[in-house]
Amino acid sequence: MQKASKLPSLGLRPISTDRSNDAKSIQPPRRNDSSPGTATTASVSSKESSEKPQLKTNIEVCARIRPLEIQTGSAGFFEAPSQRRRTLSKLPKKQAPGTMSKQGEICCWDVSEDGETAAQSENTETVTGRTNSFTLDKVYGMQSTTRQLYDNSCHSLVKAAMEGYHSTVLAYGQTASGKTHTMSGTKDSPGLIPLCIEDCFRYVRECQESREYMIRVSYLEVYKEHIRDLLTGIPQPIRIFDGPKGLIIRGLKEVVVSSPQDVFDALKSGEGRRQVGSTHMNSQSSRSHTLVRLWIESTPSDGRKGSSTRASSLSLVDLAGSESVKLNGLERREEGHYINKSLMTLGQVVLTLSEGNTKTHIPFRDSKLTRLLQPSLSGNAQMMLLCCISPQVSHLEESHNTFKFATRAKKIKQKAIVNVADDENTLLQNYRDEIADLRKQLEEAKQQQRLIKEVPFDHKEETDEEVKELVSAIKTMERLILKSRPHHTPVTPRARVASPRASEMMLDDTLDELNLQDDSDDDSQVAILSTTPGNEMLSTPTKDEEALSIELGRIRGLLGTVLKKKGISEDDPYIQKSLDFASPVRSPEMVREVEHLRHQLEEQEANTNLRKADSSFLQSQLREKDQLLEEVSKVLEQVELRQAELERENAALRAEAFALKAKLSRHETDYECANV
Ligand SMILES: Nc1ncnc2c1ncn2[C@@H]1O[C@H](COP(=O)(O)OP(=O)(O)OP(=O)(O)O)[C@@H](O)[C@H]1O
Repeated sequence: MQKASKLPSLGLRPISTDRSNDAKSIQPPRRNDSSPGTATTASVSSKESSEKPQLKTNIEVCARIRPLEIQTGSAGFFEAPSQRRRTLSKLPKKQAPGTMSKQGEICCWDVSEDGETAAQSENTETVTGRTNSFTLDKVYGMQSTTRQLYDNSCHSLVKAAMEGYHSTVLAYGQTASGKTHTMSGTKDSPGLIPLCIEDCFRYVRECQESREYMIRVSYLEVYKEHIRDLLTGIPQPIRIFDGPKGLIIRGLKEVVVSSPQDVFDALKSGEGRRQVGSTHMNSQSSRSHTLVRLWIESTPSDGRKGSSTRASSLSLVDLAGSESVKLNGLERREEGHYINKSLMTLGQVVLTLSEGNTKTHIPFRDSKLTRLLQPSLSGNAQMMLLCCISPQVSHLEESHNTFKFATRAKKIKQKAIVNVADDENTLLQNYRDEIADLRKQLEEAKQQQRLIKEVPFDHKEETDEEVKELVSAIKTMERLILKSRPHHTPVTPRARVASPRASEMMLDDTLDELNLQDDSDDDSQVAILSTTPGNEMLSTPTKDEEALSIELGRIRGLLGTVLKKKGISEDDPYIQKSLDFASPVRSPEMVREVEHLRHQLEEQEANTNLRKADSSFLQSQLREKDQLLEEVSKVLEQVELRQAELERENAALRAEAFALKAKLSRHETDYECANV
């Protein structure tokens, strides 16, 4: 994705809005004691931010019963218009949710008044000896909204993730039970994923501590036991393996994001690549398990090294639903086998964990899904399991199975801990170092600018350009580091997330000096801060990611020129070291990307050379033309002189002819007179 000219010759590590994560390790968090908190259930408020997140000692397990009759055909939250469902006319029309469908079908689950128990309705057939009532942390009935679910059961997880705890939301349930509807939602009713994302950025704005945040997003799916990167769409499966510090996911793309809209844009691009197909139960059935993961790093704003840099993740998982494979076509049947098998492994893992015997083997390695979920299920993270239930009698058996799974999962213990990372391993620290490097170079460039005030105009312009590019590189990178503001600073609706620090003001001054356009108030900032209720997710789109990469590429090219001018070779061990540091392990994608960038640089250089050649050729042509013109005008002058001369001669001749004629006529008259 990153477009740039030859890799920076300034000893810079590549700056990118996306990070291809060549060897990402998810470290299983250590066990530790944690104190329960007192967070409320509304969205993050400034008061609440100062309190400890509400940590659960067991997996929080909720169920949501979807309405009997459902609205189909509305565009999903991350769906592009072109992805709209085409089977609209074949599906039932929207009807108000109720306890009985138009066809006289009834909901077979009653929810207790305290909202914690789902019991099989008396009007439905019961099986002797089977449990018919299930008590969970919360059961959301048919009338519930995703917003209520988010506020009551999900919001505290987001808070925990922002404060350094690995957190996971997992949607489980049979096919067509409403998992995707609850996780992604629609434009009118956003799901848990967009609500979580909004809340993460709101948290940054309103956090009581003065912290800097860096957030990245990745998006993958597990399809037929292959992991696929939905952000790149590269068909080759992503490989995972166990490293010394935990699970390693090789080559997964991560995009650095600075606003909810950035994340939505990234997910929208991945949405079209998700495996979705029509089954006998669901016209838009997810044929894969999907995992949206936000990587959150934060440090105190004063930039103290070795202080508490937190690195956590918020994983949002939409599982494919269990289904009866018999009723589907061949392709769907094969997919269904994979789906059911991996869900069975998940069931086994949950069963083993719920028994609490630490000596029993836990079959995490038996499926890609459970391997990916291992860090979330290992006990040191926070997790909310959402079991989606179809209310129909025909789905009663499956619903019982889902409730059984939920009851088992509820027994799994967890003791979440804050994850502290080595500064050196965090992207946030890398960016900070990068910015410090750029600032140093900016100082040098400005110094140089001062020294060459007397030199010819051309050279000065070049230095101005360098300074301009350095300033804009710093600003671009700084925009990706999100800064919280202490609670006594009022937050105005369209204020910046990042408080303008002295250094930023200096950059602005530099831009003013150079009479440049400051693009720091671009749409991405507005998107972060737009607080109009309801409009937040539809706020102004951010600057196009690709354009940003191209711009960064340009900057790097220019920085390369600066290095060249300073006489520093690319083979310089320092430069090599920096470049190596930037990419400790070079994946095929990175090598390809570097090749691509190199190719672009060569093209740019060739174009520049061509332009130069063109320009000097034109100049020589112009000079020749000037000379020619001069000569022509000289000739013209002579011609004019000659013409004037000739005209004069002509006039004289005409006068002479006239005189001769007169003389002749006189002679003729005299002659006639004489003859007479
Ligand atoms: N709470 C709800 N309110 C309105 N419509 C809903 C609700 N839950 C689900 N639906 C609708 O039911 C249909 C099936 O839901 P959805 O696709 O979310 O199921 P799923 O569990 O993700 O299925 P699968 O596992 O096959 O992907 C969709 O048309 C969806 O819009």
